Amino acid sequence: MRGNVFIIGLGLIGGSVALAIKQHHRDVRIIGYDVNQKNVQLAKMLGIIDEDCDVLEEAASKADLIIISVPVIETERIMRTLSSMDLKQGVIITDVGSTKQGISDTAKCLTNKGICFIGGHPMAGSHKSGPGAAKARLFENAFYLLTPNEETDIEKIEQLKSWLEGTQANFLVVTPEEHDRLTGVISHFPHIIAAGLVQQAKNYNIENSLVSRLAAGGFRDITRIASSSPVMWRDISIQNKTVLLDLMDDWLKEMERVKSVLIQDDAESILGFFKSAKEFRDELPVHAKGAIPAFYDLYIDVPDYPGIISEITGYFAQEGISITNIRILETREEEIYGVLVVSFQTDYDRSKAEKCIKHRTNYGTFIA
Ligand SMILES: NC(=O)c1ccc[n+]([C@@H]2O[C@H](COP(=O)([O-])OP(=O)(O)OC[C@H]3O[C@@H](n4cnc5c(N)ncnc54)[C@H](O)[C@@H]3O)[C@@H](O)[C@H]2O)c1
Ligand SMILES: O=C(O)C(=O)C[C@]1(C(=O)O)C=C[C@@H](O)C=C1
Repeated sequence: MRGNVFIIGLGLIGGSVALAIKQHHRDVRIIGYDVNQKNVQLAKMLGIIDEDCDVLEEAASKADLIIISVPVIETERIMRTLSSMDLKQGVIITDVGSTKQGISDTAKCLTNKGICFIGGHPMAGSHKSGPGAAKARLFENAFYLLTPNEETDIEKIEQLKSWLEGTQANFLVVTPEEHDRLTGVISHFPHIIAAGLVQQAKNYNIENSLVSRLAAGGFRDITRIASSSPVMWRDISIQNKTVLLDLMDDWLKEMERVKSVLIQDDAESILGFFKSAKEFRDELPVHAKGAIPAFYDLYIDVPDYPGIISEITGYFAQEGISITNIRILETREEEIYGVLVVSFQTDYDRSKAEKCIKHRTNYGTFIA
């Protein structure tokens, strides 16, 4: 595709979408705007945008696609501002916000004027913020939810998907209401719990500073997301308040039940609580960007000498094979050989890697 893409908000998500579009549509010009000048400079330095702009209207008026990627309350303010501007005929406006009902209601200020707005939400991210954390492949294989309204032209939805093809995400159309309920359950409410657990540890840490020193893998895994942008999560919580309050009531009831079975030493019910959670979690679909990440491991029998890891990663780098993790299993057989376990994001990458090792070395390989 050709034309001008205008990204408003050059953070983690705006930056990642810009990179994905740039990689796929070479003739597109990406113009960026952000209230934080440091993020504008960094986005330029990292090649995320081709040009920046000081005045919103200047870039908005020549854009074929406008992507709003700022915290959700600010998104609505920007939508209202755009609705009073002179925009290009046929422009599509979309957003990447984590909530959809409020944004969809506000979209009427645009659609009433014949301007196409299609809500969007790429369902992948990170606890990191800003353009420095942006990655072209952030959304690869992730779901990308779209919330057009009944009047949205199907052709426009297809056009938006084409613009966003470089994300390599799986598009799924849902209603804004369904969206906010689903994301409330699997993203927004868990975030409140993660932040709550950290607050609790913070309070106990005043009593005994060993708390923060002892916090290990489990605590880290369950609270990673509490390091995300507080502004982003303030806006999400306010926008999805009704769903969150419902979920909070259900949660409190469930905690009351767990409390009562603990008081009664009801071992059977305590076991049942953990068992049913384990069963559901273990059955969640395994995919690279889902709750249960897929790991494609390749075991390589390697001689135990310094530099072996860089030798292997060097071969992969030369053949453009990306790895997601590398670890060494304990050495065995009189410490002559060690086993490197290299993880890949896809089965395809792992097969390529196996062929590469067979072709370049005489080391044994194994797939579990
Ligand atoms: N972080 C995630 O995991 C994730 C995932 C999917 C969707 N989202 C959604 O994407 C949006 C952006 O989140 P992010 O993670 O990229 O945050 P971020 O903090 O990395 O980036 C937000 C950017 O918006 C800029 N900004 C704020 N107000 C602005 C305004 N009025 N005009 C121009 N720029 C403005 C900030 O300076 C910042 O550079 C949010 O709506 C969030 O809900 C986030
Ligand atoms: O992986 C993370 O750090 C995220 O928090 C990503 C996450 C999520 O909850 O899954 C956070 C908010 C977004 O709206 C979408 C994705």
